[in-house]
Amino acid sequence: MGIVERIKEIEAEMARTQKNKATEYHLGQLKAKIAKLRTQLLEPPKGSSGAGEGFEVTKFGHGRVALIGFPSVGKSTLLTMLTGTHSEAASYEFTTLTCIPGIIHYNDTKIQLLDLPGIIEGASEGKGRGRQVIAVSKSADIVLMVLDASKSEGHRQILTKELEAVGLRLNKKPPQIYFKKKKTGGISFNSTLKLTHVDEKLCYQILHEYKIHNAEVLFREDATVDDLIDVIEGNRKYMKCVYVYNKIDVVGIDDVDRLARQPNSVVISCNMKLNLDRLLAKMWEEMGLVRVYTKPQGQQPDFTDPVVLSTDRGGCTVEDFCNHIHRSLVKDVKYVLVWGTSARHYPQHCGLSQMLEDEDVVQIVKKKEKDDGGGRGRFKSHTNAPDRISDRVKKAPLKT
Ligand SMILES: Nc1nc2c(ncn2[C@@H]2O[C@H](COP(=O)(O)OP(=O)(O)OP(=O)(O)O)[C@@H](O)[C@H]2O)c(=O)[nH]1
Ligand SMILES: [K+]
Ligand SMILES: [Mg+2]
Repeated sequence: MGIVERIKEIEAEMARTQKNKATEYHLGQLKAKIAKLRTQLLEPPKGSSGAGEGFEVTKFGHGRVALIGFPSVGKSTLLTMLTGTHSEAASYEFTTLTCIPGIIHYNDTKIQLLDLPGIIEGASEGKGRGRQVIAVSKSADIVLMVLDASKSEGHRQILTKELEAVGLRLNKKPPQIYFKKKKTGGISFNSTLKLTHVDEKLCYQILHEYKIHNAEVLFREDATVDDLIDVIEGNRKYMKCVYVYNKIDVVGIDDVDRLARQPNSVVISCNMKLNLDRLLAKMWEEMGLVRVYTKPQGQQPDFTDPVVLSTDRGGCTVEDFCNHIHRSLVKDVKYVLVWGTSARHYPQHCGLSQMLEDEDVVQIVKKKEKDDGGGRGRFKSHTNAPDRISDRVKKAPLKT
């Protein structure tokens, strides 16, 4: 029997089993069995380099966004609209057969947008090009799930299930469970609060299923057995997702209104160029990129060329910023001057651990160098303060 058939069989058994206190251990075990099989399913076949084979596209720009959706929802039309790169669009399904990259220029940054073939129910089990599409999606920073506003609202759930089956977790935080395998000592099970979904016995059983007999487990939230399995598997990818309802030109205003009110959703029409700016703004917001402008001593910063940092990738401290410019820079830094929303006064003298925020301006003062920040105090000598930021800064609340 193949892996997919075994998963189906266990799913059928789960559906047959009544959910109650007496069966919860058995159901937990079945869930772990399915999770293990799904992980096996994701392992690339022997002799190939990876599940994304044939779809690799070189990373480019400050971030990567993947378009995921059923066939013919308008993914390629959207890529063409947002990037100017032509991707074939047509009224028949599976027009796109490979991964097509384009570049969005937004807020002085370059974002790589990936058009992908449509995926269908069963993609996680290898139907269509599902597995390649999903492998590429995992390499992105965020996902835009493109949906047809005129089609069933169930599509969003079906797609989410497919993505969950391959370890993607959309708009979720990693479970607050500390888990560490040990060589000896048995299993130590603890929690910092009262648990209502998982008890010690269930936890032991799940670990047993994974043949783990020595480990430390600490629940820091009232997590579920699914969360525990995610933590043990350790291969989950937590990603932001924006739900993009396209083709609102063909549905009634009430439907548009309802879809627009759903969390993390944007309604658009490629054909009528409706709301695309709102989509870009939402995408930008979810990516959480932080633009930092470098101000050379005695000069204005180059506002067209920010250093782009991200909390998800590498962090946003002054030290991360310095490392971005040059690996050996940190050891020469005496302090930095910061103008912008992260500063308590302008400019603020900061050390390496200061967290930077979007649109901050930073001047690095090296050891044995003098700053030109015009001394301390908000309005004192701003002749050398950066032009564009000083306006923003006057409006921005000062941090206390
Ligand atoms: N009414 C309407 N039709 C649209 C809109 N956007 C795209 N379409 C049409 O939808 C059809 C499918 O568009 P594609 O861009 O090829 O869709 P896709 O998701 O890339 O499709 P596959 O590559 O086959 O998965 C085309 O006929 C488009 O013209 C829209 O905003 N409104
Ligand atoms: K199509
Ligand atoms: Mg397409």
